[in-house]
Parts: sequence; C-alpha cells; structure tokens
Amino acid sequence: GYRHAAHALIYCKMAPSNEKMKHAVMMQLRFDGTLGFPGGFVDGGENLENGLNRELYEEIGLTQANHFTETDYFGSWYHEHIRLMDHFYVKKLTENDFVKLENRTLECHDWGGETMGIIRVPLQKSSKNPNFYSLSQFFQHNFIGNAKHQLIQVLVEKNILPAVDVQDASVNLIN
Ligand SMILES: O=c1[nH]cnc2c1ncn2[C@@H]1O[C@H](COP(=O)(O)OP(=O)(O)O)[C@@H](O)[C@H]1O
Repeated sequence: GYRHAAHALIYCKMAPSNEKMKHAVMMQLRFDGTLGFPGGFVDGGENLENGLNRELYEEIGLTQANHFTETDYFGSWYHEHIRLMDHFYVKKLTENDFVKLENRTLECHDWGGETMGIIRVPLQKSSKNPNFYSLSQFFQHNFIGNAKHQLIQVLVEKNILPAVDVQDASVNLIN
C-alpha cells in the first residue's frame, strides 16, 4: 500500500495598478528547510478534499468560503521511493481573500512548527535588465518532492507567465 497527500497552489490576480506583480502565487517554507505548497497527509477514511481543507486550515487558516472542491483538482504524482501518492489542487482567489490567508497564517496552529513562512513566488522581471527573472534565482532553492515541477506546470497552464519566460528562468541562471 501507499499513503496519500494533498497539496495546493493558491494564486490571485493583482489589481491592474500593481504593474510589477500581475499575479501572486503562494508557497511555504517548510519545517525541513525546503520550499513546498501548503497541504499534507490525508488520513485514512477522509476524502482528499476534506483532508486538504483540514490541512489548509491548520497551515493558512483557510475558511469554508474558500474550500477546495473536485473542480480545483490539477493532477496526481506517485513517488515510488517513499510510497506516496501526492494529489495537487490549484485555486484562484480574489486578491483580498489571498491577502487574508497570508495574514492569518501567523495565527495558525502550524505556525512556527510545520509552517516556517508563507511566501510569494517572485515573478517579476528586473526593471534594469529585461533578461533577468527573479524566478531564475528562486529556482535555485531546494524544493520538496516535485513542488518545483508543479510550480512550473501551473505557471504555464494557468497563463500566469508566458511559457518561454518560465522556460528561460528554469534553464538559465541570470544575474
Ligand atoms: O508541495 C509539495 N509537492 C509535492 N509533494 C510534497 C509537497 N509537500 C510535501 N510533499 C510530500 O508529501 C509528503 C507529505 O506532505 P507533508 O506536507 O505532510 O510533509 P511532511 O510529511 O514532510 O510533513 C511529504 O513527506 C513530501 O514527500
């Protein structure tokens, strides 16, 4: 047998007045020092979405109004070496709801334990050097499991950044 986990990428579109950041994408600094998405193990008997919503309440204070459902399902990956089936969900929130979650994190059960920080993925281009993507530096960090791959796939599929820019940032370290 194997265990199940569920993780979520939450993002929002920023107000048009925000010229540098068109979107915000949430990730977290985990207790083990790596970057990943909020979420965790789903207990036996609990359905995936219920498990995910429970984990997201503990980590970022997700409330009923923003609960994940089957329509937010993105895909699953099996990690043979640790016998884990990881289920991935993606949801777009309003900027207001996104910011509320960021702020609530500091008062959550898991703060300072499993969750060492909620961060926004740096998506902006340098104003001085148009070839420079903050993302290329960001990709140099260590990510848990296939979180980096999940991030890349969502950035492209949800049209958060042009595919060519994501590709550039993932193959070139420019600074
Ligand atoms: O963002 C992610 N993407 C893919 N897999 C992840 C991510 N975060 C954690 N995992 C994997 O799922 C397992 C369970 O998730 P959880 O967040 O509870 O981590 P933990 O067991 O290290 O506390 C982890 O051991 C890790 O292998």
